[in-house]
Amino acid sequence: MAAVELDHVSFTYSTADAPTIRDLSFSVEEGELCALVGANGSGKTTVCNIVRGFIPRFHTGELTGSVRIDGQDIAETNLGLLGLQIGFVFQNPFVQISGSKDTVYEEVAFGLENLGVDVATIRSRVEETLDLINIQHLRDKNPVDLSGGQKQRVAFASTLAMDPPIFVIDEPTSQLDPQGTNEIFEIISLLKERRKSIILVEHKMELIAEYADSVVVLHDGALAMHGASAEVFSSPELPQYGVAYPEFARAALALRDAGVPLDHIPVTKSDAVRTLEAARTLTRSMEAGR
Ligand SMILES: Nc1ncnc2c1ncn2[C@@H]1O[C@H](COP(=O)(O)OP(=O)(O)OP(=O)(O)O)[C@@H](O)[C@H]1O
Repeated sequence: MAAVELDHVSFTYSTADAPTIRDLSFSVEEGELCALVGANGSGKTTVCNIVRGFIPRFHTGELTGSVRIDGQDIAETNLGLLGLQIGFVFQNPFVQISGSKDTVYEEVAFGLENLGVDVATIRSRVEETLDLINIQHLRDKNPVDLSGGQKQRVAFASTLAMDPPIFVIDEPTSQLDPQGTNEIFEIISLLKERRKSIILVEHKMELIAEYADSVVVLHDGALAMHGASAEVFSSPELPQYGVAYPEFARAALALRDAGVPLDHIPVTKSDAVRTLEAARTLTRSMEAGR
């Protein structure tokens, strides 16, 4: 059974006259990292909000089709319960930080306290999470005094402490520098190791190529492409949906156009190195055979 399954989902915001999401179907298996990509305004954040149940509860409009989490239709699940199944990490960590807690430790404990979990369990869960996310040194700091990157790690920690099986992560690195971005992707690797099912919106295609198992390309709210990241990111169709190639794919396409005999278009650094070495060996043996 899929962890998340969208079945013919369409959605029109109550203030809009045309649908933002159009007949969208795809599923995410347990342990799969599925990246949502598409041009600005193609509907990625709207899909995140539908899966998390914020649409149509907070952002109203007409929603048709169904979303199932572990086989259960979310229209029949209350928002609190859904919050235990799905950890949501927002683009802007300032929105996520509660603002009511004086220390990072309390902030990470907050969700568990709300559930009425006993103090000893909270303590061990928070300690484990602070270790895992590598933020023990921030434990006594006030969350409002942290940098953007530190706040985003605290936001991940608060979500991870609840240990949901599914994560919906909407542009977690858009406000971070390269180091902050790397730290967030270390956390995302950790989630993958723990077999979490993940829907990720991210604009840096190189990172998606490296980490995602599958890619969904949205175009005007409809499914344009869906497949393994190596397949989607090497497709000639990609640019027509306003999605850039990862840099290694872009370089490889240019080399192939220039006559370098590549047997496929690599999308990650390690694959690019292998593919170029194979092309070099092939070129040398062709030259030796002349
Ligand atoms: N609350 C809302 N009410 C009405 N329309 C909205 C609302 N939120 C988003 N939209 C519209 O829905 C469309 C899709 O927006 P959405 O934010 O889901 O796209 P996106 O792919 O995440 O874009 P970006 O890459 O710019 O973040 C846009 O045309 C947007 O203006």
